[in-house]
Formats: sequence, structure tokens, C-alpha cells
Amino acid sequence: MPLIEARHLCVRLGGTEILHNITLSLKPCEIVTLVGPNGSGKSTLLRALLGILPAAEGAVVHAPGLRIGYVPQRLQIDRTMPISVRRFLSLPKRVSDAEAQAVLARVGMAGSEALPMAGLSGGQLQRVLLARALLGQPHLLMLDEPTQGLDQPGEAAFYRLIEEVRVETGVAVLMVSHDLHVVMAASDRVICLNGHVCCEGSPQVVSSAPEYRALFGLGTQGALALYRHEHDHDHTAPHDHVCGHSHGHTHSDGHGHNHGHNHDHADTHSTPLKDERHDA
Ligand SMILES: Nc1ncnc2c1ncn2[C@@H]1O[C@H](COP(=O)(O)OP(=O)(O)OP(=O)(O)O)[C@@H](O)[C@H]1O
Repeated sequence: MPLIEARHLCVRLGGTEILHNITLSLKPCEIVTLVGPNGSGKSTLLRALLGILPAAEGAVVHAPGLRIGYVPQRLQIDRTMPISVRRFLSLPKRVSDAEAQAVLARVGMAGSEALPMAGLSGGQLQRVLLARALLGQPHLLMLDEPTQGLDQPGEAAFYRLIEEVRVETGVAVLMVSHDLHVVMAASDRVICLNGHVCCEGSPQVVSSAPEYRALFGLGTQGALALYRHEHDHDHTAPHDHVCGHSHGHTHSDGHGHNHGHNHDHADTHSTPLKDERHDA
């Protein structure tokens, strides 16, 4: 049984339909990444899956007793507040010293209890946010752009940490990211969103691409990924640059005929996705 499912989910905000007919599911232990242009509804989808936003049509189904650890895109607390890592972990629910110690060790932040939140580097902050999401032994982690603001080695290290946590705890992960190369290397499945599920597929890491290793550094452990996925619709919508490059797809011609070209392709489209943030 899936941990979580969206069945023909539509979400409307301020009278506008932001998400149309989304059907997807997550299995235990899977790492799935949502990619898509700014404003394509990635954060909205996470919030709808969490139940923070209602479904206008369709449904979200959680497995019975599902526990979710969520890291929102923007931190709810003011980072200038004089609050320590230890106190932050106890917001809103108090955790024991032993729990705090264990979870901080798990994310590579052992001994950081007394550090002020405001003094953490970007990478340290993301680890502490992950630590808090891991409290309560979630079955599913939802991470909204967990590596924003990190440099390339920082991103790669964070994704490796996610993978370690998955192996150790069996947690499933649904995350939003713009960092396509590292995402491709770290995900079991990638879902491209553009108001609807534009396409999805499995990334495959390639070890024999020295030029990309040189570009990203060995620390990424081979960040170049091959991205194979299937399309079942035309790409004429605006913003489809995410998936609209010439690699292995099955294109529909609109008359019920699919034209399959299943070849692997080195996806180099990370930069168009990296643009300025907006406040939704
Ligand atoms: N409360 C709201 N009322 C009306 N529209 C909203 C609201 N929240 C978000 N939107 C709109 O919904 C669309 C999707 O926003 P969302 O934040 O989910 O996109 P996103 O893919 O996560 O974008 P980004 O990559 O920039 O974070 C945007 O056009 C946004 O302006």
C-alpha cells in the first residue's frame, strides 16, 4: 500500500486552479523529487498532500497512522531570535535531551545543542531543520527546497545525508528541488510538475563522465545523471523547458499514437530552473 496518494487532485487558491488532476503515489523507502519552474505548484502540492490545503476536487489519501516530517520552504521562526538549536528542536513539542542528542548526531550536528540558530551556516541550518523533521520517527519526509542557499558541495553532502537516513530508517522522501544534477543522482524517481504532472521518470547515475565530475567535483560522487522518462502528451505549454529537451520520451501526436524514443540523455538543464524566488 502506498504511504500517500493523490487521486485526480485539483487545488484552487484565490479562485485560480493551481494544480490540475494530479495523480501520484509514494511507496515506503522511495526518494521522489518534484521539479518544475517557479510557480508550477510544487509547494502547493506538498501542502495539499500534508492536508494544509484542501482538495477542490479529487482526494489525498494517507496510509493509516502515517507520520510525516515536513520542512517548509521558509523557516517559520525569525532566525534573529536568540534561540538555541536545542530549544528549536523542542518547538512546538518538547523532546528529551537524549532524543535531541541522537537526532543531531544522525544529521552530523553532534554537540551543537548550545549553538544559536542565528549563527548557523546555511548547511548547518538545513541539517538542523532535517533533524527536527526526523523527530517522531516519520514514515515520510517532505522537504521543500532543502538545499536552497547551499553551494554545490553543500547540496551534494545534504543529498548524501538524505540517502543515509533513508537506508538507516526506511523513511520515504518527497522533496522539491531546483538542483537537477544532484537531484537526478539522489532520487529514485523525478516528477516534473507544471500545474499538472508533466512527466516523471527514473534517473540513472553515470559514473563515466569525467568532464561533469570535474565540473561538480568528486564530492558529488558523480553528479551527472542520465534522465530517462516517458511522456504521454505534447509539450506545447509554456514553462515546459523542464522536460521539453530532446531526450528519451514517448511523445503522443494527439491522435493516440505514441512515438517512443527510449534513449538515455545527459540532462544539463539545471540552470533555467534556478531563478529568483517569489513570495507566494
Ligand atoms: N495563497 C495563495 N493565493 C493565490 N495564489 C497562490 C497562493 N499561494 C500560491 N499561489 C500561486 O500558486 C502558484 C504556485 O505556487 P507554488 O509556491 O506552489 O509554486 P512553486 O512551484 O513551489 O514555486 P517556486 O519554485 O517559486 O517555489 C503560483 O502562481 C503562486 O503565485
